[in-house]
Amino acid sequence: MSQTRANFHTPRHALLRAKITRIRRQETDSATFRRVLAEIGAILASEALRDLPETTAAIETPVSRMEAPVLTQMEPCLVAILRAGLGLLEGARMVLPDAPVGHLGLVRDEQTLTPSEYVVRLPKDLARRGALVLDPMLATGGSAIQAIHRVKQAGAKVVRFACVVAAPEGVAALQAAHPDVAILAGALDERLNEHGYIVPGLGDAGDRCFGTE
Ligand SMILES: O=P(O)(O)OC[C@H]1O[C@H](OP(=O)(O)OP(=O)(O)O)[C@H](O)[C@@H]1O
Ligand SMILES: O=c1cc[nH]c(=O)[nH]1
Ligand SMILES: [Mg+2]
Repeated sequence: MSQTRANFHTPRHALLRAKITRIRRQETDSATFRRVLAEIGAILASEALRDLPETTAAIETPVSRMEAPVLTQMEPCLVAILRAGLGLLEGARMVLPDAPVGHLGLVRDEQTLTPSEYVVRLPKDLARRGALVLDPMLATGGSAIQAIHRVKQAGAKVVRFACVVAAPEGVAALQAAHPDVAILAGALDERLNEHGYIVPGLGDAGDRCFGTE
């Protein structure tokens, strides 16, 4: 079943769910994890942007003329939250090859679970394009909240957030902090554990993606 609450959506998509199961499995090695995470990134980016405004243009196919659908605006910027967001970004860029890319380096303190920022590199035309922020994990929500704050500070007026696995706690925190931001999650899990990890989740996405466990 797909679930939709205010500004929160999990798509009903069998292929997406099967790929998420693949990266949840603890026996999945880092190379496979990274490849499947990229495939998930392509699906999530397509789903998150499925309602981009369109119009038609007259084109010629090898066979005839036709009025064919085209986008009315430039592709939105993609913003990856490092490190794990880089895995999703790879696939999102396959479906949005012309989108500029921003990088936000954030890491959670393992004790306080508070994110600290170590890189901010954002494109200049965020105000005109809007942004799709990518991170596989929405746990306490602290990293996504801070990242979206930065993206808005840089001028973005329309912001969407896509993740692979979300905890209810993170969804609630993000909705409270940024009620205007549409959240797309591949799966909504049960809860956070005492270490701030999503249960059942998939472990540490950054470590699994980059082989640093
Ligand atoms: O919702 P939160 O409680 O903020 O947790 C989610 C964040 O934690 C992970 O990053 P991490 O800090 O482990 O950095 P990494 O990607 O470099 O491993 C994950 O990729 C998110 O960015
Ligand atoms: O479960 C979690 C929570 C935060 N960050 C991760 O990578 N995994
Ligand atoms: Mg990590």
